[in-house]
Amino acid sequence: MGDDFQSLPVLDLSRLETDKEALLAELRHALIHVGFFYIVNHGVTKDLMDATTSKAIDFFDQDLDAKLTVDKIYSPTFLGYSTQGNEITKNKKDNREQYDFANDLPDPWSPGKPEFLRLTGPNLWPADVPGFKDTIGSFWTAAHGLAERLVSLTSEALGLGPNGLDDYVVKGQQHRAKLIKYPAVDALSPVDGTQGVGAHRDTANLITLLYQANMGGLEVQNHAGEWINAPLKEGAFIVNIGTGLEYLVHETAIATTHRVTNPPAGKGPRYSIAYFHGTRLDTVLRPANVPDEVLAQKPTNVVTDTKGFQYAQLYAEDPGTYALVNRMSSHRDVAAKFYPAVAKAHGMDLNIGNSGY
Ligand SMILES: O=C(O)CCC(=O)C(=O)O
Ligand SMILES: [Fe+2]
Repeated sequence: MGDDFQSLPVLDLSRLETDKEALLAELRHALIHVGFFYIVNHGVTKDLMDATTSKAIDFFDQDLDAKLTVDKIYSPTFLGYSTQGNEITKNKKDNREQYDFANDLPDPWSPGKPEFLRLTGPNLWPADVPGFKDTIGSFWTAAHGLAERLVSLTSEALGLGPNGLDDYVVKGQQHRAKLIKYPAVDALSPVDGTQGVGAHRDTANLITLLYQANMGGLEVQNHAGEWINAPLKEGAFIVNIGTGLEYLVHETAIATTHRVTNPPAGKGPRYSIAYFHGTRLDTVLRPANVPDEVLAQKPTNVVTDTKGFQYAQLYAEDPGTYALVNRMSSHRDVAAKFYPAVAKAHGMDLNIGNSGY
């Protein structure tokens, strides 16, 4: 066994009322040295998460034709359904189906305005899943509220005060989320392999909230390079850091590499739900003034399978275009339909697979 983390820390948010300073110290350690942690007593009810899981299952249980009526190909905002095996990570197919959604906002773009404005827009709601929109909307609202609390605590834990990260997010902006289904290997053909999602870091967001609905399967790479299981913890969310926060706090919160392997034969599909709290897209982003005593705690020698991230040089100067080209890279079919000129300007080949990470 290596000398880096062998399990993810568990943070109990109810301790905010009793011993906040100790909780903030644990959070600081988790941010700087792990990049992943469970949270319990977070205030999002098990009933809401059970209801959300049940709507996810209802959605994915529909016929393929019904799911294709809300395919991402109809959304310049890259919201809606992606079929099994539609995305590639590390040159291998990801064996998962996904439904992307967000807070429902109108499309603010019109010809002549910057193209990245089209990353904001309405959901593609399925017509035949009763109660889907209400339940999924309630989940989004709860996850958004929790993410705002966690960003404020993160800011405090890194010595920036509770509002130190506020200017990186616009109130009312769009934040994306998704429902994910990973088939068990006996529902796949042998050529599909067992990659649910390949090794990656979450790109450009501040934090991710992840809910493993019915089984584990997430693996996190510790900073010695070993893969650590993150088992299902009943009712808990897993929080991880995106490359956006990592950049904005001078790598004192670390965007750790992770992956998912498809469930073993006989286990049935795995469902997970992810919420990505983003940064603003409309202005240049400069890192915050993290105090020296926090900067001094930064780890050295972090081993990862995933170096850098695509188009990273664009992120600070033009986060909107950065976010757009990243989405386009993951969904080149959508890019070919709505953004051929942007693809050309950034030298993106639209005739190869959908590779984002
Ligand atoms: O499904 C999971 O547990 C992880 C998903 C994930 O890492 C992602 O979609 O970025
Ligand atoms: Fe991820």
